[in-house]
Amino acid sequence: MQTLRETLQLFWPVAAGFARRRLRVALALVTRRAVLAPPSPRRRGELTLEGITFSYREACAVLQSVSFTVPAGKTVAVVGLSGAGKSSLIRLLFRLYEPDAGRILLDGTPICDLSPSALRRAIAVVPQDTVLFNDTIAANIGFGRVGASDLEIQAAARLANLHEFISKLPYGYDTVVGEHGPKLSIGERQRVAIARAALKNPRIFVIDAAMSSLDARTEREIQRNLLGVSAHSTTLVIANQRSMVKHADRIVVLDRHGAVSQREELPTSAAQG
Ligand SMILES: Nc1ncnc2c1ncn2[C@@H]1O[C@H](COP(=O)(O)OP(=O)(O)OP(=O)(O)O)[C@@H](O)[C@H]1O
Repeated sequence: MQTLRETLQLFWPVAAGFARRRLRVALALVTRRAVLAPPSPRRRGELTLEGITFSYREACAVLQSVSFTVPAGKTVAVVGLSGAGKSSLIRLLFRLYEPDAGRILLDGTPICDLSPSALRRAIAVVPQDTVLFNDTIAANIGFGRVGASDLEIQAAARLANLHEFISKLPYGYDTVVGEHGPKLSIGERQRVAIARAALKNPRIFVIDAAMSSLDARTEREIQRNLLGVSAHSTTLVIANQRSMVKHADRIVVLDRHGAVSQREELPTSAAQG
């Protein structure tokens, strides 16, 4: 009967050869992957709407053949009367609804091909009205990016001009806000939204800037904060005030003619109009 040692000696060359072959195949795969893998994507943020037609109900188009591009790093303002479909555009961007025709592309990729988490990571929205959770103000800002450190949260708060206000709260960043804590004004809530968006550092900022409920001074301050935070990012501003629009590189006007059509203006002509 063969001893264990003899058995091993017999099978060792076969086993070693097999292991060597496996190693070679694995190395070849890794090398090929390294060569074929696309370089890590550059931060761009070009947003394109191609012939977007959309209706909530049949035969009642809200948006009709809307096409425009927000080039990477630029700001485009979308303006229009109440009911023109501005908010609907944002809903389509987040895929809360699908267009009846046309498509939306992010850096050339149709957003319907992106995973929900990839889409959420890429776009941050500063809404008209910000929802606050019954939690600390730090957690409310940190909601912008799970896992953000205290220092990052504070940096975002500074960018949104909120740090000084938070420092004066009874427990600073640990103060619970929302239903069971101090109520924040609309302006302060909007700053929380700006800080959240800044923390996310998205490829695209969407700013729903219909701030009719703010007084002129707060509105100006908020606009300054928004412009500071989104200065180097692609920004889509949904606006109904000239002051936001005048900072845009381009303006898209949604008109209401039963259905909605679209025209583009230069910022200067819109600011004068
Ligand atoms: N969930 C919905 N179901 C059906 N119709 C809707 C829905 N949401 C909006 N609409 C209709 O779609 C049209 C466009 O609405 P949308 O909210 O996009 O306009 P808007 O330009 O953002 O208006 P505002 O400036 O007043 O916020 C309106 O006629 C509105 O009544």
